[in-house]
Amino acid sequence: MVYVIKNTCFLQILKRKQFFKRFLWRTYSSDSPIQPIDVKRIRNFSIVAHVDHGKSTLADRLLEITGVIKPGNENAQVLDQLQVERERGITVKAVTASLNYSYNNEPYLLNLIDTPGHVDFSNEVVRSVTACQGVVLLVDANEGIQAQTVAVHSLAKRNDLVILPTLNKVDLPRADPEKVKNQLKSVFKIEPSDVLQVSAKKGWGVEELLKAIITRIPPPNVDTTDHFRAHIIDTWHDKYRGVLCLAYIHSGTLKMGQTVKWKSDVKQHTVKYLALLRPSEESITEAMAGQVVMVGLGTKGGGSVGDTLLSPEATDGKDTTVPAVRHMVYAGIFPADQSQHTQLSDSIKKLSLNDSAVSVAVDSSPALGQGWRVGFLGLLHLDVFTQRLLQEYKAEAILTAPSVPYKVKVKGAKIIKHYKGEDVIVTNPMQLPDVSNIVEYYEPFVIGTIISPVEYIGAVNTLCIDRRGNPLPSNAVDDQMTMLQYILPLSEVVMDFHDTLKSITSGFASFDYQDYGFHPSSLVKMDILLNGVIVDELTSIVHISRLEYNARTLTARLKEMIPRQMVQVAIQAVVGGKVLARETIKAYRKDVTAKLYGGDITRRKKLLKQQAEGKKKMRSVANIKIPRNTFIDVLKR
Ligand SMILES: Nc1nc2c(ncn2[C@@H]2O[C@H](COP(=O)(O)OP(=O)(O)OP(=O)(O)O)[C@@H](O)[C@H]2O)c(=O)[nH]1
Repeated sequence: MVYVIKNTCFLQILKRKQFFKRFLWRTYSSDSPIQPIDVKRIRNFSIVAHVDHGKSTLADRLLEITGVIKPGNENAQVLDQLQVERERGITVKAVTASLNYSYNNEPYLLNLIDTPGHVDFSNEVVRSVTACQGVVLLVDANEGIQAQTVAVHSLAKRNDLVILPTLNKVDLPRADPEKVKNQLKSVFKIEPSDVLQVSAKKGWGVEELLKAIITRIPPPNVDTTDHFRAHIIDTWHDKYRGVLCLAYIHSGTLKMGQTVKWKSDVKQHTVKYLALLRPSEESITEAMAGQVVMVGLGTKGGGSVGDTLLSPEATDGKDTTVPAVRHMVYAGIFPADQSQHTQLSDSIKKLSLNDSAVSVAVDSSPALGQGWRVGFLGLLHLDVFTQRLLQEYKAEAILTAPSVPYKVKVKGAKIIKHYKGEDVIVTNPMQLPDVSNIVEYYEPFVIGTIISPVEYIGAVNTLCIDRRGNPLPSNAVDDQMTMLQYILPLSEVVMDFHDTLKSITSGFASFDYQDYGFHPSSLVKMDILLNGVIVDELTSIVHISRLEYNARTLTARLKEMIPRQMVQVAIQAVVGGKVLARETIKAYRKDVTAKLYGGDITRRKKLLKQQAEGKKKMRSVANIKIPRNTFIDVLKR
């Protein structure tokens, strides 16, 4: 049995205040009005859709109908709580809400997981669905099937989830439900009679959807009598309570004060916080298999996404199903000033607990000092991460140009031993093994799905081929839209592919990609030399077909960015000892105070001080002073 608190109004008033959350836990855990519920009456589901098809708005309506929020605000977006989510109008974090709903006079507990729509946050979707038995596949009745609808549909299929196809925005005058139903039939073989219709904004059809969630999605198939075992689908950091985890309980029960352990560790911990998220916390004393709950083990308890929480008696049976994350882009993060290193380190640590999709490794550069090499799921993810660092942790950071990871196969027993294997993943071109030891280079590829109006197919094909794409068979969505698929190098996709696609199709095409792994590729290491000396930070890994272009543009940009010096500067782009491009910066004698000789002494001192400050921000290579920004900006497209 699970105990559910009935009264939610009081909690609503106090939600999101850390102090009150702690207070509430103490009061409610002892004498709250609680009501038992059977596992058969639990439904775990997620809303999945293409970006902007209305997931968060539908979630708001579900919260209203189940009494969590007051009706009347069409645009509340209650689950989008982060400042960055509200500013950008996108969901970044998956959020859970446990809802009470009565159907045929029986109480049900519906665990809704609101997921992000943007491709960069698809790992949040992938993680969320591991706790679900069904999904509401939401499709805009005006826009129809988009690239990400295809991606989330195949994710739901792969996870054997029940799919509730649902058309949203049927209130719009241009909505064409019949046309979109036909699209669903031709692309996914979904029968039109199975498709639900709602207007999340107006609340139309939402009661019917709730009924369908109860009648069509099965309850979780779990063993309540076995030892306790749960997998962690999300974590976040609380100033006072340490790491808090969102856990899906696979078997047994979990009680306040119970002893538990992590699968990855022998140390035992006590359950200090146990709550349902509605989405504000409501403390409970006990939870059981099939539920999605918040668990906290105190400041020293720890917890990370993908880990398993067990009762000490549980043997290491079935494994968790949280899939590993693959990082698509890496960038260096450095403090704006080395004195802020500790503060930035602390902020990155805390934010990466909340955003477990990032990978963080220590990095250093002669020009930028001590910092970190951070792996992201894409450029939007990178942007959001740095924005959150600034907004939520007040930590300002410098970011280097992002690059994709590469793989190389190395030879020689000593080298293989050094790299602990033949295959080496290179997340920073600076750390590429010596080219004489490299047998083969591999590049990451993706399968890109594009849904475009038929009149733009020619332009889209040209773009994909220009980006070194290989076409896969295409599919008609209907007589106006086509689905194209291409195998594309990730390096050609992450930077500006989406923007270019949008501009050549007047914003009508949509794009999504899935990982296609590493494949052999004709790559080379290109060095940049200043007066014959290699500048490590400017090394890049380039495809042969892009070599000449990159060599020319990089040297030309450097010529613009490096100020004239006392000596002549030769900038060379070199591959395997061969110079591909060269630029020269003429010598220039600079004396900032020359014009002031005989002038005011304080003015002279001020100028000399400014000059000295400027010099501190320079990195010196072969006696050439390079401004720090050069390393950050020159590799950006
Ligand atoms: N007319 C109309 N507009 C809707 C409806 N549902 C959502 N919208 C609007 O569509 C826009 C996107 O809605 P969201 O709920 O933010 O979409 P989302 O899928 O959560 O977006 P992401 O979280 O970024 O993926 C908002 O401007 C909503 O007001 C609807 O039923 N009718």
